[in-house]
Amino acid sequence: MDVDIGNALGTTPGVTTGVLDRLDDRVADAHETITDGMANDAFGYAALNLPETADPDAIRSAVDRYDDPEAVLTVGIGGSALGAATLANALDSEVDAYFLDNVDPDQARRLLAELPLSETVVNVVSNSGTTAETLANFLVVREAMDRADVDWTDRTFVTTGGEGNLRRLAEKHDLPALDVPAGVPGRFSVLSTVGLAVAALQGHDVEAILRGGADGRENLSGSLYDSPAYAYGAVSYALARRGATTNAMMPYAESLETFAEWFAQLWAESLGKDGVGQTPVRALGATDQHSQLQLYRAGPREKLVTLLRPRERADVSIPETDLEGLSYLGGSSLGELLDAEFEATEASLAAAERPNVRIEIDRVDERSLGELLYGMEAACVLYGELDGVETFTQPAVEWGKKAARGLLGGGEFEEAEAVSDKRELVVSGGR
Ligand SMILES: O=P(O)(O)OC[C@H]1O[C@](O)(CO)[C@@H](O)[C@@H]1O
Repeated sequence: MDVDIGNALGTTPGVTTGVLDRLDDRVADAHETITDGMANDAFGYAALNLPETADPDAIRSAVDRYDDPEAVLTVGIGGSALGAATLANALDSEVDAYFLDNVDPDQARRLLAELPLSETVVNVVSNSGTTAETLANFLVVREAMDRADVDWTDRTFVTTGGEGNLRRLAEKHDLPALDVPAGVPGRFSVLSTVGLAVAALQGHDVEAILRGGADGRENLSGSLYDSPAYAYGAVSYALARRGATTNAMMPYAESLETFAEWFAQLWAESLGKDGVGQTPVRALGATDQHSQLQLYRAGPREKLVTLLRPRERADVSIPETDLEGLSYLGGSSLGELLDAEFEATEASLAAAERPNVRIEIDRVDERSLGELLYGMEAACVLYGELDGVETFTQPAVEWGKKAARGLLGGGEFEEAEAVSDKRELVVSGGR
């Protein structure tokens, strides 16, 4: 993974080499804190040890019992789905991967109608083991399997931390259970059982993913000038402090679209604390050049645009044509066009003095993905250190969880009562 921060210099908002040099002293201190946390397997920092601590054999032995599944259905939300989905949507496999990561009745009905339930492995994932959406979806899936006369206990395994409801359910029905490693928050768990069980079921090279993570770890050092991940984290932080409070993550590969979703949770839930943070926006190149770029180039100067691409891709050539005005396309390829769009967009932002950073990986494969995911996690941890926030928790989400539970009679919560205090100013359409 290479990170080019050149287009963050001299832009508005922007940084200077002087700013980066001064910031680099703080990066050295932050790196010490991070490596201490890793050395002690401390909460959160333990995630950065996963390239060494994850156990591919244990993961495989948990999933090898399922002979030639046609599909794997992951029931989980947030960090319990996005990492696995990033790998599944980036890499090709004979085994189809589906994700039930919302409680939308239409989506659940359509998915369960489509799935070959008797040939599907169900992977229920919840770090806490208590998340309502995940447990509700699992009850719905279980019932659908019962109705289809499919023995769900035969086709279901769980991945969970702690001693929550999911653990008890697994023990009650003797389901295979993978542990979420201690000290690894959901959004930092892709290189653990949480992200790798589906990858193993789909036949991906789990060791290569972890080797990519190890490459990322090897690149961590006490200077942003030696560590691509820290360069990205430090520049994102410095730009946010100077007004770039939005970060548009724009991969130039459809196969990396879900990566942008994964990044959004990582960045938002880790760094959105105490009134600070940088709002991640999911974009896609070249598609969003035709929807968002106008704003990125000419709207409020409060954005960093992160342009991500693989250097190598399997290509499709554009046939020669004598159609007027199109001959310049003939004979080139979609990949060449996409790269031209990438470089042109990058230059167009620079010409408008809009900060942007280029991230390049070799290709979309297991090792490069492992390095990219690890790199973004390390960048996020560094940013959190520099901003002095508690990177590994997400206390602000608990209010809504209590309110929703209370509304469904799941307990007495003042938050639920507060829901009815809503201020109303309803404007209705004519019916
Ligand atoms: O894995 P769990 O405990 O079910 O949580 C799912 C997601 O919900 C959150 O706790 C936020 O509500 C995320 O941090 C987490 O990734």
